[in-house]
Amino acid sequence: MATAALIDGKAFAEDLRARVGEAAAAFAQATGRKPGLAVVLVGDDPASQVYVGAKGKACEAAGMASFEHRLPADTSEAALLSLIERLNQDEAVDGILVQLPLPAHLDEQAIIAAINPDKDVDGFHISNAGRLAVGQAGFVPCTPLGCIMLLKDRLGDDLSGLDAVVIGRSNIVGKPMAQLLTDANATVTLAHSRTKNLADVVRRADIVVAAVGRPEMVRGDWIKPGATVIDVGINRLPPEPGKEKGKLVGDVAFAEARDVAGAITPVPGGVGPMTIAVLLRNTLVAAHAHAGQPAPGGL
Ligand SMILES: Nc1nc(=O)c2c([nH]1)NC[C@@H]1CN(c3ccc(C(=O)N[C@@H](CCC(=O)O)C(=O)O)cc3)C=[N+]21
Repeated sequence: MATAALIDGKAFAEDLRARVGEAAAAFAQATGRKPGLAVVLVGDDPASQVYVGAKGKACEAAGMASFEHRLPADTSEAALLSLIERLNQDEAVDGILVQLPLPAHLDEQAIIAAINPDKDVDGFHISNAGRLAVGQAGFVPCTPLGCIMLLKDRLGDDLSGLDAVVIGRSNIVGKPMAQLLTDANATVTLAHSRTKNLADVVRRADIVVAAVGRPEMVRGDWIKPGATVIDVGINRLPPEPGKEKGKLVGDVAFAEARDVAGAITPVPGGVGPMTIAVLLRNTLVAAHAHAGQPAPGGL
């Protein structure tokens, strides 16, 4: 089998960001203000600091306003809820993202439930989860929406007749991913840690989406020849001797899978950049709804 085509999420994300940037400029022309995203980070987890910084920069590069709120690790639930209430009321804020995971003393479900669903650009609020489940318009979580965009770009909008296996049943990736694939007419299996004979289940799949958070768990001999493989995992391996940082790898053993698959996303440079681009896209959509403007097309 020839080497798989690389699905260049980074390039796709750059293109999406450019289109969002143009639409954001038109929005600013029409309304006299930029679309605005508030990002809330509680605590000082270094990886989260990096992601939050990247989101702020991406916003500004797309002509959006970024409002960062960095709170100490011991912030009380009442203080966080009162910040969210203030952001819900703030006319300059179209989207609100509370970086997860939160410190253990904070109840994630209660915090997310406090966000106005119309500003929930992460798509984590139960109203948005429910809208996705029943086919109503709402915000879809950024990572699975980015994955379905990559899949449709490659395979077309209609996935009729294709078998898709999603590995991982999280509320943030696996479950919404299975719903989006179902909506696109794929025949979907949602596999997880209790699935029997996972390798055999994956071997049937024309589309594999791996979102388990276990480095290189999906092996090359699990992949059906020609399948399209979307690797959501971003795992940092322990550093090799003499190195400061370990290598970033996905949930798929990339070098093995590349020899079998028809197309595969790399890590880094695959799904990760799509997540941020879709966040900007969702913020732009939120801004239009908030301002009573018609939804931007083609995004
Ligand atoms: N409320 C909330 N919403 C999120 O969307 C959210 C979150 N919390 N918590 C943390 C995760 C993680 N996340 C990533 C986004 C982009 C990359 C990304 O762009 N990664 C690059 C490289 C990263 C690197 O080099 O370290 C890539 O895969 O090519 C990764 C991870 C969003 N998250």
